[in-house]
Amino acid sequence: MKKKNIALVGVPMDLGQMRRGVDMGPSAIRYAGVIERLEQLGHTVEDLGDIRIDQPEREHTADTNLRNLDAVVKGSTELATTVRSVKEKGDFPLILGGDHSIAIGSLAGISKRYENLGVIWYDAHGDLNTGETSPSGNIHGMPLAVSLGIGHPDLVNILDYTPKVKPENIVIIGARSLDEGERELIKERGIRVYTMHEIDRMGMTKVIEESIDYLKGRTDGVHLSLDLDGLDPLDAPGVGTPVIGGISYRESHLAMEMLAEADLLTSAEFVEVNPILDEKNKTAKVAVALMGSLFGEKLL
Ligand SMILES: NC(=[NH2+])NCCC[C@H](N)C(=O)O
Ligand SMILES: [Mn+2]
Ligand SMILES: [Mn+2]
Repeated sequence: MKKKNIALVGVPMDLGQMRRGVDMGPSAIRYAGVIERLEQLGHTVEDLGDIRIDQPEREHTADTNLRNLDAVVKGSTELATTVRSVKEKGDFPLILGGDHSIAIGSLAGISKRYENLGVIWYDAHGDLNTGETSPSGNIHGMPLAVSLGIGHPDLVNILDYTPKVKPENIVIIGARSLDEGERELIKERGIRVYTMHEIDRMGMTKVIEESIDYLKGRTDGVHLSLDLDGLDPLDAPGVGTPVIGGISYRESHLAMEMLAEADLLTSAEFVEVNPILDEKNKTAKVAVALMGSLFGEKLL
């Protein structure tokens, strides 16, 4: 794989959901050795530090059931601005969460430069809720919908353009928990989804081959948004919304290795690592190991 200039951006965001601790994800991932791991592969890594996340003044503003909306908008805007300047330099943004609401800012910062940004959403969930369909009011269940231009205007219009991605440029991998409104949106917009059923049936090899072929033909850049809860909770216990029956550690490495071989990613983020819920930093270590594979690590 081509050597990259990787810009590391931490986002200590925990306002998109209700489990405290996920704001410590970036430190846990750094502690698990991400920088050394990527430098060993011959890449240069510049750590830009953490985005500042405010403590919200109040959880709810008058017109919405979305929790912590204002603080999430503010943090997302700052992240988007930082990521945009990384892209302007031609570097590879590697964003560390934080809960999955940070994808709103990541995609806002990245997508402006692309006509057709592809997105691989590796996740147990669809994260396609809106204020109307959300069972929880938690913004980490909404970022993919927001990026499609569907949702609260303050979120949808970050950096003053919308949509950030087109439905036909998205591939969801690992889904096993979808709310009713999310199912409808997937059907209505024709979003490609490989649920656990397809992964079991076709095998991860075929799933990734098809995903790469599909995105290669239609996109001019691809962002990987990897929610650690896409993996089985046995392999990645340190997440706030675990769902049993997930993608294995091995399948995930295979997926990362195949993406590295194809060398088509232009940015990536790893989210939802919650050290408080973790077992001896296991989930952060898994995240770093997967990043190793994603950036070209091989045994021989
Ligand atoms: N990024 C995540 N872990 N999202 C979980 C979302 C769970 C649920 N669908 C909700 O909207 O509340
Ligand atoms: Mn998830
Ligand atoms: Mn998610």
